Amino acid sequence: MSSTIWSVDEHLDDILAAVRPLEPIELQLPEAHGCVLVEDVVVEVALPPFDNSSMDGYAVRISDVEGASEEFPAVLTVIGDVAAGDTGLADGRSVGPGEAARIMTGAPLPAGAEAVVPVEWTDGGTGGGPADTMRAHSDAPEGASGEVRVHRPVKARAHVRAKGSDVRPGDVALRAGSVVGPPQIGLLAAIGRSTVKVRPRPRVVVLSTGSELVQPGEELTGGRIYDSNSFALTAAARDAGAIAYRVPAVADDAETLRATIEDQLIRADIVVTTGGVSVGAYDVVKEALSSVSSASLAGGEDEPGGGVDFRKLAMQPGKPQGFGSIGPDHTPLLALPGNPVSSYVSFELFVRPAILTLMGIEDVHRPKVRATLSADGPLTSPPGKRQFLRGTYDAEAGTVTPVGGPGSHLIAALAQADALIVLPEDVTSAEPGADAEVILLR
Ligand SMILES: Nc1nc2c(c(=O)[nH]1)N[C@H]1C(S)=C(S)[C@@H](COP(=O)(O)OP(=O)(O)OC[C@H]3O[C@@H](n4cnc5c(N)ncnc54)[C@H](O)[C@@H]3O)O[C@H]1N2
Ligand code: MOO
Repeated sequence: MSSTIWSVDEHLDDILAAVRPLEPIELQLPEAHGCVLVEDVVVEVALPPFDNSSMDGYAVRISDVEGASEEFPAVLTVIGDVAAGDTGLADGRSVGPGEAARIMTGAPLPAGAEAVVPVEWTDGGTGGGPADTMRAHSDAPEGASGEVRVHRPVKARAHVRAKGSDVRPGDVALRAGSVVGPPQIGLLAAIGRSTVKVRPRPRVVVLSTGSELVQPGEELTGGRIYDSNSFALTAAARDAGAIAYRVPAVADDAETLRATIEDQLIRADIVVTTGGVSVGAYDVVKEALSSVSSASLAGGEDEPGGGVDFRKLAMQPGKPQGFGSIGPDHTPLLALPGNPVSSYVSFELFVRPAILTLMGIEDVHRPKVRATLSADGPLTSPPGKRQFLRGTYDAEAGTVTPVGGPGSHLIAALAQADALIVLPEDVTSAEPGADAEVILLR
């Protein structure tokens, strides 16, 4: 680790400069969920593909129902049914003068008809008062014939959804760069696309290190703690849109760690480790991955970019960090500090933007807002460091309140927080009522 102190922005810039969006692939719609499109999707079929009814009712000619009222209904002869999925009336019949066809929502407007009268504006073919429903065809097939009394006039095209009123052939349904969310998947399916070209979700391998770590659910013996980082960061990677793999904690042994990482490279677009990056005698990640000691993982001597650089950043928490690339494909690796809050804050600041960059997402940053500090007393921050305190943000009041102290072991306070309060490098104290920058975590 060099003696240079790097700023948060320098470290992030270095990471983002080294991470490239993944190569696009053609994916089935369900798999494309959450991914970024790399093609303009052009519509081939009109939506709707044909004029169709927006109501259950009767397809009529407008001159036949002109001036109709409940007192003086227009009496029309019902000549058949048009259901969704039909191409029109049976035998290609048209609706002629004095005639009507029962029509269901989504069914094509039959030839001859100009508008749809909802069933509620008729007697529903019962000869009684206004209907509130149609008789089911299976119960009363005779409803498709006989007479209907129409109680209200309609304008031309009333309750008709025009062919192409949503999109037309040649329209761009979705632009390259759009994120494929649920409504976009719906649109793609509606226009008949079964696959789209997108950047895939990155595969993130999360691996924690430390001989003290015990898997939750197992017995905790003296001096040991449960591994929480690998669970939190795997969840955070998924939350960011990645396919995340959690590797059970690796003991503090450089050879084992190197071998484990080597095994994982096959399924990794990015590797994230926690712990072992500080200055202790058992700081195994640094030992295993520092450029000088990791020839086997460095990706070949002639190729640039191999090896992991360990740095001190001017931030709290999250001072010790490692970043570089490993293996034959120069897979990016971020080595985060082991303290639980440090690893989570580091993930938010560095890994999440890297994942979003791999996905091809333009804006890789969490939203930032300004808020008024609400606290019992002044907050302090070490000089020359950017401090990230955990807080709860109240959008209505425009305030942010710290939870827990600055200690990077305070997991319970982190679990209550929904924001990070940023105290810049030149701030050593912030009074209640002061204006502060806040990073929103949700
Ligand atoms: N003499 C110095 N000591 C330390 C310095 C320093 O500059 N000089 N920096 C401190 C800071 S700041 C941090 S952050 C930590 C970073 O240490 P490591 O990344 O080497 O992490 P470890 O030593 O492995 O663990 C630190 C702490 O976190 C606990 N831990 C680790 N992994 C997990 C996990 N997966 N789940 C839950 N908790 C975990 C671990 O037990 C330790 O308590 O170094 C400081 N020391
Ligand atoms: O900088 Mo360390 O990450 O506080 O605990």
